[in-house]
Amino acid sequence: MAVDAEIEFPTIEFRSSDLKRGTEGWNRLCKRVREACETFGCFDVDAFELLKELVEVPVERKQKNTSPLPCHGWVGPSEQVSVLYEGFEDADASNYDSVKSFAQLMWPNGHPRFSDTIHTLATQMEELNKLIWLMLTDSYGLREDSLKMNYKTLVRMMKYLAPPPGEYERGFFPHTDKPVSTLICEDKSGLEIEVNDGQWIKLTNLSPSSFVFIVGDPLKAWSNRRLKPVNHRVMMSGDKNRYSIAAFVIPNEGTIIKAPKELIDDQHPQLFKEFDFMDFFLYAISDPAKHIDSGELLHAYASVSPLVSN
Ligand SMILES: O=C(O)CCC(=O)C(=O)O
Ligand SMILES: [Fe+2]
Repeated sequence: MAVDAEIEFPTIEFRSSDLKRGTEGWNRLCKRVREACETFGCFDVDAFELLKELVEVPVERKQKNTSPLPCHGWVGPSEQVSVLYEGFEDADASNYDSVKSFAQLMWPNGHPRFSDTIHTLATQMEELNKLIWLMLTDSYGLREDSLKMNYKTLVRMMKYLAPPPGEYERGFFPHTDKPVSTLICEDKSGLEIEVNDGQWIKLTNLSPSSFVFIVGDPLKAWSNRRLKPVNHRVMMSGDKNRYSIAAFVIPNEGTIIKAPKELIDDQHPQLFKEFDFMDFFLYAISDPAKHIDSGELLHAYASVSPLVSN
């Protein structure tokens, strides 16, 4: 059947201001969603189009995206990460003011559509993360508050250039995540995970509206080594650029990572000392030479016994 270029596929913006039930904006949104579902049976919430706009801002503005954390904020193409990589960051993206300030740095007159979309996406990713944590505590038969902490959702917005024709090139080096957990969405495949020692699989056919949940090193310590922080990387091939958005859980200062007592017994002796998240995070990120780490840093930092291996 011929493709009809005349028909416009519905893209609906979920503005945070419209997500309050009962408001006029909410009613308008409900109508659009219902119509899209009745007419097309599907619709698209597109944040990647906005990322394409973001990467076009002049480099002097990108450089204003700084962070008190070492190696954070805007990171341009480099040998250290990859010449194909570029990443922006909002340290508290489920907070509207933070996203608005970010947008004002990038576009002097602000960009309400960008702020609304990224804030809404971050808020939804935060909710999804909470739901997954709840599923974890439930499945271990733990109380909900066994894995509950105050945290910020740090969002990184990334672009990876297509490699030279025919090449299969590194977009992001192999590593385990140091935040507690991560959710990633991508517009094109590229994310790979290590399943066995040295065996990598590409996560293919992910839809841009699906999310990959990644267990970070602190969850391994929290679960007394039941949960596995996955070693992952980005590899680029083909002729299209790739865009991805990652939401990282960064607990507030003073948060202690500690296995609940129910996960420690004679058969499961305590494997990690309790530790302050931010101390571990700073230990792991302060030296770029440590970034290519597949979980060894957690062991060096918090293992009860030096004999515990990955
Ligand atoms: O871009 C991606 O899909 C992954 C990026 C990543 O793993 C990270 O920033 O920790
Ligand atoms: Fe990662």
